[in-house]
Amino acid sequence: MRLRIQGVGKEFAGRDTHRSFAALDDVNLDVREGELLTLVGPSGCGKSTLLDLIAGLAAPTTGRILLDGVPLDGPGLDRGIVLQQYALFPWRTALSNIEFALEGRAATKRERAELARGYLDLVGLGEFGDRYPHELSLGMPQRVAIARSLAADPAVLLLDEPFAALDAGTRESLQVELARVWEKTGTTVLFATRSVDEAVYLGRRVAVMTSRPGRIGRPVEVDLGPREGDLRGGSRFGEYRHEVWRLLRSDVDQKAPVAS
Ligand SMILES: Nc1ncnc2c1ncn2[C@@H]1O[C@H](COP(=O)(O)OP(=O)(O)OP(=O)(O)O)[C@@H](O)[C@H]1O
Repeated sequence: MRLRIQGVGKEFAGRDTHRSFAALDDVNLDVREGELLTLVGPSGCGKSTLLDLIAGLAAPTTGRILLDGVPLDGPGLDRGIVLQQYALFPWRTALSNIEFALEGRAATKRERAELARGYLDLVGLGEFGDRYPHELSLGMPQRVAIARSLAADPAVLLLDEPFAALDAGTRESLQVELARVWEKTGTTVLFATRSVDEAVYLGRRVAVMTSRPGRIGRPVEVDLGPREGDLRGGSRFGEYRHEVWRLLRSDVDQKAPVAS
């Protein structure tokens, strides 16, 4: 499904003043059907605010958001969201967490268990279905959280810095895993991150968000083919990384005080 963000602004009430503060201003972005688009920007630029608006958890102050041409009106099962702090039910096993997302989709318990097993296999955790969240390690809970969101069969999957809390090695292997899952499912994905590397590795297009207020320029097309092998060490990866870094940097330069 195609997601269109049109002239979106979001203002919050200032903490100590009567003046409002613009977290987002005139944000325009199209996420194409079946594409994995990454949104990269510094801390506080408004990535989570934008994802919350798309999830329908808050309403934009100006502009509108459309899913296949239909304006959004609140939250819906057509949008799944995975956050940095995964939110699995601690009293349910990995399999049962996924089954929960299938309650609206599969009529019988048996059907749900079968489908849930398929999603666990998809994220490479077929053998861990009986484990409880506290028994899972090294990024496994995030993989279950992704499987659970996919199980609800959302039109758009929103990922808000899902790997930010992980160590570097685990983070890289989850990126590889997500790239593989996305290639297999073709789900429309919007992935927010602060990491330029992560944005370039995962994104078929990378949208750079600048801050105060958050704005998005024209996304960079990343033509690196399937994400396999030592892609990150290659010169083309380095070129894309530099281009995205330069776009982020130009925002910092504009805002930095002039050096004397
Ligand atoms: N409910 C709120 N009320 C007031 N200000 C808010 C609210 N939510 C976010 N903000 C402010 O809006 C700006 C954007 O915040 P947001 O969390 O969207 O940024 P972010 O890019 O996701 O940051 P990070 O990468 O650190 O998660 C920040 O200045 C933040 O303090």
